Amino acid sequence: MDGGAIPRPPIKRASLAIDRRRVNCHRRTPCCKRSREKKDSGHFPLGISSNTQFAFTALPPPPSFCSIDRKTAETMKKEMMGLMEDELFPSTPGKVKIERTHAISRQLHQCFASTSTMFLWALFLIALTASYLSFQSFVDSSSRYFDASWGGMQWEKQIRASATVRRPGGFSVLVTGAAGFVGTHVSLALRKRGDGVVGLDNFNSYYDPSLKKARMALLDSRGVFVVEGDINDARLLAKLFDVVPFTHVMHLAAQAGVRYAIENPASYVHSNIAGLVALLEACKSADPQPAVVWASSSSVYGLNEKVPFSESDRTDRPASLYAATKKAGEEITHTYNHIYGLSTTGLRFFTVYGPWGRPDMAYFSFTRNILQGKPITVYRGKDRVDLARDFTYIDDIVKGCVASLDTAEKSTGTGGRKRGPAQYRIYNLGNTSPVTVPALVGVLEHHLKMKAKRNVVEMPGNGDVPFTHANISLARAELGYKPTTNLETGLKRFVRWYLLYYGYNTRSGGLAGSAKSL
Ligand SMILES: O=C(O)[C@H]1O[C@H](OP(=O)(O)OP(=O)(O)OC[C@H]2O[C@@H](n3ccc(=O)[nH]c3=O)[C@H](O)[C@@H]2O)[C@H](O)[C@@H](O)[C@H]1O
Repeated sequence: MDGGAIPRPPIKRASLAIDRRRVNCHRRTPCCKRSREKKDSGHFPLGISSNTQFAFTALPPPPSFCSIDRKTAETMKKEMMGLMEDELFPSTPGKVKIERTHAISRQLHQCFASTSTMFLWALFLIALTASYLSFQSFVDSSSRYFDASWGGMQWEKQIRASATVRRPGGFSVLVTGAAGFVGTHVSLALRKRGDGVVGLDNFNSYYDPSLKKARMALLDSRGVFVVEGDINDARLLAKLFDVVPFTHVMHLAAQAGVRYAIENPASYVHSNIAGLVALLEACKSADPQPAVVWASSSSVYGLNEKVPFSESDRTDRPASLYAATKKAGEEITHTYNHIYGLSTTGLRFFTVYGPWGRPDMAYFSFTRNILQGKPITVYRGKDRVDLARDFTYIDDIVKGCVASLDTAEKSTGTGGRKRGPAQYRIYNLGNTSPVTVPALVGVLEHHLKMKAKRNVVEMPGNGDVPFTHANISLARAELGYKPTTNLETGLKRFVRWYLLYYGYNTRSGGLAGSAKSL
């Protein structure tokens, strides 16, 4: 080249096709060779990126890049750099270039294209998430349906069969807490005389659930179906009343135990308050409304010192949360009686004991410990006074429960509306013969033919009361209630059952043996 002015290359959008002439030039000349070596080694001049280098090499080259004079080369370099900067950085005001406009519009187009792609992806992801969630809820509801211990045609068939009445004028009774101690015995008694019975129990683990399952197996063998469910489950309750027009509800499901309330107060609120309300809600909405008989407790007398305890005595000084929830139950049932015309009968049980009993109670745990040679803790009251209870045998309690059902008047409401005043009753169901705790231990020792290792300690301040003693005049007059089993006889039957059930000195043991003992 002569070194004259080189015409400025037309500013146009760089072609993506690499200019072959320039490639050739790079190959031919040393300076270009150096440049190529740098490029090949990944080192680009001016600290620009490989992309920028691509833009640079894509520019239309001068005829011979290596042979131009320094000034021209500088000018060209500036032009190229200007173009590169334009490509790389946002536009500068005043620089109007059609190519740049095209480039921008293309970028915008790409931008919009990518925005709409992103939008489509977002839509796709939303749709995918929604499908996943609805599938998940379908799976949840399906598994709930299939896993649920209640529901379905077969289940309803079992409910109806169990509720079938087999005597003229018989009842169909929903027994809550049917796999519990009192619940099992009452269910069996009702079934035996031809009433229809459907049980409900949540089989909680307050004490060994295997004992509850064994009771359920016993009930099943006598034709009583027990639904596994919680009284707080309003849907289940509504379904039960939908399937069977129960004439009566024997409500025995509860969180029992006086001293356990210190450990787990919420369970008392859950079962004895919330559960009771859920049950009464279902009862008041049912058509026909059933008559409700339910388990209150001698513990409502609390710190009452007037003996024997009468229904008219004050019950506003509970000594435990258990007692407070039972007392609340008496008020709550009164409300449903008053507003909705529900017939309600509350039974104040006095320390019920017997075969198939509760392992948390003293007579039961003492028996276990004595047989295992372990010490028992016997509480003693102030001034070394022995504690005493009006221990009441299960068969007597069952008679009181059945008599309460028999004498219960119908509820007066329909469809949740009261039609007139309804029956509201409270009865003591006790034995009227209190026995001290050391005397109870003596009777057990006699029946077990073993000596207890007694550890006598002062009664802890955890809700216990020093004594209970029932006045049963009202129950006797209105229910014909008359307890006939003393502690000696009752414990003898209990011990016999215990030894059979737990396999002591028996060949059969277990459920079969214990079922025979009933
Ligand atoms: O009538 C009721 O309303 C309640 O009766 C029952 O409560 P309680 O009368 O307290 O029976 P229970 O525990 O057998 O204790 C009996 C005696 O043994 C003493 N006792 C107890 C345990 C122990 O380890 N040592 C001991 O001396 C203890 O101090 C007490 O003096 C039901 O559990 C309860 O659910 C409720 O129904």
